[in-house]
Amino acid sequence: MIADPSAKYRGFQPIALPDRQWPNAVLRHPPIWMSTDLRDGNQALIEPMDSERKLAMFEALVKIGFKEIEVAFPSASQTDFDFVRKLIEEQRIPDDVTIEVLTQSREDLIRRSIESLVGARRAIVHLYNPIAPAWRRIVFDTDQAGVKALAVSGTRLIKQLTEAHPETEWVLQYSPETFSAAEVEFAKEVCDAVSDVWQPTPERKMIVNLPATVEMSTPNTYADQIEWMHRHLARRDSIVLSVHPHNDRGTAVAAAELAVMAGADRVEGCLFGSGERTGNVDLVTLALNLYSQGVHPGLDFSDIDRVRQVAEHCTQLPVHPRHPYAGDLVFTAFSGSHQDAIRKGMAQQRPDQPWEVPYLPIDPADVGRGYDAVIRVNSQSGKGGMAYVLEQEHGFVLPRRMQIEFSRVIQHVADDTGGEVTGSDLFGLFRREYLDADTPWRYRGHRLAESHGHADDAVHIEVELEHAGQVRTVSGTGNGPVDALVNALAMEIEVVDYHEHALAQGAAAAAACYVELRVHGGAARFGAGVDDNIVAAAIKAVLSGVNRSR
Ligand SMILES: CC(=O)SCCNC(=O)CCNC(=O)[C@H](O)C(C)(C)COP(=O)(O)OP(=O)(O)OC[C@H]1O[C@@H](n2cnc3c(N)ncnc32)[C@H](O)[C@@H]1OP(=O)(O)O
Ligand SMILES: CC(C)C(=O)C(=O)O
Repeated sequence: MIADPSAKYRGFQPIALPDRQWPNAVLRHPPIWMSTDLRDGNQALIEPMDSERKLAMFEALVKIGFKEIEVAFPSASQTDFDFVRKLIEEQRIPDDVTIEVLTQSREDLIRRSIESLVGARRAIVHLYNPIAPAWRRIVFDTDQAGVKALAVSGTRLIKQLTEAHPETEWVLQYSPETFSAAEVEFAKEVCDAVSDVWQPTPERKMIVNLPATVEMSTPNTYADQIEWMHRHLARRDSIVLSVHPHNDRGTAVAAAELAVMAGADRVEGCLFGSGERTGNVDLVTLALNLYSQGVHPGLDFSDIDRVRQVAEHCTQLPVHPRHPYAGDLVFTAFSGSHQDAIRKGMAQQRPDQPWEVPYLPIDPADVGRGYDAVIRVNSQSGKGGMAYVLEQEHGFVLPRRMQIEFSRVIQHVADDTGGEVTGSDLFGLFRREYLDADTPWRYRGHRLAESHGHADDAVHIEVELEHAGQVRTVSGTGNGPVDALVNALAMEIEVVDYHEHALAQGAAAAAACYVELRVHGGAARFGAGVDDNIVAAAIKAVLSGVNRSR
């Protein structure tokens, strides 16, 4: 990097729009969506999609609910041309879906593009040419008049060729490519010249698409450009105003949202932000951002993992694990305080109440994700996370102080390994620490006699134990099985806390029992026991606590 970047790079000059209205707008309904996965997405792939992949992507897009899909650049390759023909000839395009193709403003390319669409019920012909100063000078060696003439001549030819096929409902889309880097007054002049030729009406609109071909500046500057065009374009009531943001600065989503606030009716982009360089705007994020505000986007991402699989198969590019809404890790918390808040939020969330789980902008279930991976445990985790996983995956609901005690064990292991402690690791450690703590005292069996409803209610217990390899029987009386056992063991044991619960639904469910004991006045320690018999579970828990207190 150079010490003074201003010697090499010029800052973007925003347009003057002091009375801009877009900051006050609120998004209350979705824009018209157009997927260009099969065109802008495809042209940026290391290996462009073959026919099988194109079809898989097309079908996935239709299933999601896209009504406008740019399917090809038919004059670019035989594969693209044949794909358009296949869709039309095999009648694969649903009645409510319109396909779109892109062409440069060159006669042979336009002719080939229209040829590819013959027989379509409805089709969008998308014409583009770059209009910004650097492209005029560097790429085309021409001036504003030359650029405008190219747009106009292309439109005239499209009009002439499409009029020869009245069986198709034709829609023109014009993109002043590199709009984001161009003078707005000139962009308007070119777009107006194109609409002069096409003569759209409110009933038969044309699409004017204003691309951020290269993202030039902060998204508010793009919003200003869009609002200016929205206010100044001729025949605005006959135009669908569209935007096509790229993500060079990483702010395409914000740019698209602000552009819709500024007057755009339609957004073009790709699933998961596929596309040239840093990609087109990500339509999944845009749609689910709307959803998270209570606005249905009109696109269905109920099975986001399936959509991701299709996209990854078709593009051969992985979706990042932290990709908004879709990444493997986006509904997962590793850190203790987040886990604690999520666990409390999940416990308090009611199905008929607005979603309010801290740190989770939407309910993972709405996009087909389970709750199992919401909390994962490593050295950054706290007791809440560990307790959540143990409960969700193995059914153990540890009392609060036991969570604190056991989380020290987990923290130790996580620090030592430096990695994740999975649900089965946690259960293994819980078993080792509590359920298998059976030396020196080990339970073998018991007999219980109790009287109930009398003044001298009491429980008498006889327990067969193994102690250092020797079988022994001890017996005692108390006001409950735990009290009777403590008396039978003839040690100084204070029972500080006691909890039990069924491990699964149903009468035959095993019981889990947790006791906190202070043995011989030492530090309080927990013990745990599991058994089909609730008294046996309690005896095992007491013995586990005694064994752990040594
Ligand atoms: C921002 C975007 O995403 S725009 C879409 C870009 N997508 C693609 O380019 C993918 C498909 N493209 C292709 O396969 C090829 O470029 C083709 C088949 C269309 C054309 O290929 P070629 O004829 O070999 O030309 P090439 O791609 O090198 O085009 C450059 C020429 O087209 C001109 N050109 C570029 N864009 C346009 C346009 N929109 N309208 C008219 N002419 C244009 C250039 O000025 C250049 O002209 P020159 O040769 O006189 O200097
Ligand atoms: C053809 C246009 C819309 C384009 O892809 C771009 O400018 O990025």
